[in-house]
Amino acid sequence: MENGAAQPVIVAIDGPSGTGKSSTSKAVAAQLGLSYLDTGAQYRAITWWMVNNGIDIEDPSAVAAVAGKPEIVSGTDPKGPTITVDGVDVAVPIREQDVTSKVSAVSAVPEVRARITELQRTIASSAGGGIVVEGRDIGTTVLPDADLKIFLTASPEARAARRSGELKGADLHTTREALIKRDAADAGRKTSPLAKAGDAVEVDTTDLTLQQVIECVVTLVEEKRAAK
Ligand SMILES: Nc1ncnc2c1ncn2[C@@H]1O[C@H](COP(=O)(O)OP(=O)(O)O)[C@@H](O)[C@H]1O
Ligand SMILES: Nc1ccn([C@H]2C[C@H](O)[C@@H](COP(=O)(O)OP(=O)(O)O)O2)c(=O)n1
Repeated sequence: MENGAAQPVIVAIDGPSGTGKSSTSKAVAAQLGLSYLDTGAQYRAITWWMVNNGIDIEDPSAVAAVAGKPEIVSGTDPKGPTITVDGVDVAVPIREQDVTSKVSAVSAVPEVRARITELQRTIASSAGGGIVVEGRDIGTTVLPDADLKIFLTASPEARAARRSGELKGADLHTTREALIKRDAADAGRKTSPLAKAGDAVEVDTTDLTLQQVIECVVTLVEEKRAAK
């Protein structure tokens, strides 16, 4: 661009748990002055609401019937992302084990996905300067016209080691098994499963530091911006 102003750019980052989506997306967005949306946090938030309201999450029709009820609001500043449900800050409780173990079942319900997908598209289209959106189906379903699509991968061992490093004292084997189970549920569901878009750039982060992954994605975004 001749006047040097950065072009708005929409970046989709997908991949399984522990591949570095959140850390990479936040850092890239902060570095490039973009907004940031953690779509996993939205699925966690609606799951938290279901649990808190006594909804039987094993019953998809019960989940579907109330999918439109909670008001979920995401703050998209990469330096301080926020998430509220009906005005309550749920950033901490949505990371608890109970929500983690139930989120795949809730997010497999088509009515939940339709509701959250609509929210995500509204947020992305109103982010004036551009946005990094991370999740499982962003490049395939939510934003199929994104300027850049990245699919992060890493070995189950590396991902489990990263996750158990976060969950103080968590057993590596148990963490690995839980993570593989959640991946299988997310990749195996009928409605917009975890999948790499045909035009996504795959980055295997197993042997890369977080800083290397961030640099790689920043370079890819800058190349896209320059070509716009
Ligand atoms: N390339 C990497 N090397 C080592 N640790 C990493 C790397 N990428 C991310 N991490 C760490 O792994 C953990 C999970 O990363 P996160 O970004 O939450 O992954 P995801 O959003 O894909 O589940 C975090 O503690 C993060 O700091
Ligand atoms: N776009 C998305 C994002 C997340 N989900 C679901 C499936 C995931 O297991 C959960 C939680 O996602 P989250 O990104 O918070 O998961 P991790 O950080 O990898 O533990 O939400 C989804 O179905 N679609």
